[in-house]
Amino acid sequence: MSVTETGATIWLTGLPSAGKTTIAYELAGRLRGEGHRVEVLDGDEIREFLSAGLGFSREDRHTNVQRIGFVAELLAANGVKVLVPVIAPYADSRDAVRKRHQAEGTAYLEVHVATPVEVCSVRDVKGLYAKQAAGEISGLTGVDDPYEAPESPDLRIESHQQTVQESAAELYALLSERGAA
Ligand SMILES: Nc1ncnc2c1ncn2[C@@H]1O[C@H](COP(=O)(O)OS(=O)(=O)O)[C@@H](OP(=O)(O)O)[C@H]1O
Ligand SMILES: Nc1ncnc2c1ncn2[C@@H]1O[C@H](COP(=O)(O)OP(=O)(O)O)[C@@H](O)[C@H]1O
Repeated sequence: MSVTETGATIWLTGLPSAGKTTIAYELAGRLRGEGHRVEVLDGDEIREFLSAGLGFSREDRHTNVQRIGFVAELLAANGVKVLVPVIAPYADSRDAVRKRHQAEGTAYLEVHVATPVEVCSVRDVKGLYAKQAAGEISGLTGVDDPYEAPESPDLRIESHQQTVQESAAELYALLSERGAA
């Protein structure tokens, strides 16, 4: 099978504003340009449709992650590179998704976008950190809600120490090393 026909799920986990979405779309553009079939399962879009009605409790986040993992595996098993920029804060939820892929023989890569909360809260792309600080919301991942960082991800990206292009290139190199790019 050629590299463009090899499906894989690439899950980008990390805090809000860590850079998950930006890196996913940067990589998606490069892969599409090279003839890969790519889908980005964007957390916000998924929550509008597939996971409409779910909130941010532990249980709802787990359900959200399992639904996304299910769809990602289906697509990846059919030759699509599936990029998933979704927080997935709980290790057991992520492990269940990995196991599902393993059981089906589908490639799965876990990427930790390891931007520290101090940097994320300054970036604050959606204004959530400011809202939490102002007491307007609670349960924000990494601030007053848990984030269990992966202990041994396939790749850890230090987005606060490099450009978007460098971060995406690191991920591309990993795919290449694993025979998927
Ligand atoms: N309380 C709280 N905690 C974390 N995130 C919050 C919260 N409220 C809203 N948002 C916004 O929703 C996006 C997270 O959704 P996800 O589906 O990626 O999260 S999860 O895996 O189900 O935990 C997340 O998107 P990203 O910023 O792209 O990570 C946030 O913008
Ligand atoms: N190396 C990098 N990788 C990804 N994003 C970066 C990087 N350096 C700076 N940024 C910026 O950080 C922000 C990350 O936002 P976003 O991708 O929406 O985060 P997330 O999806 O994790 O919530 C963007 O404004 C992006 O331009």
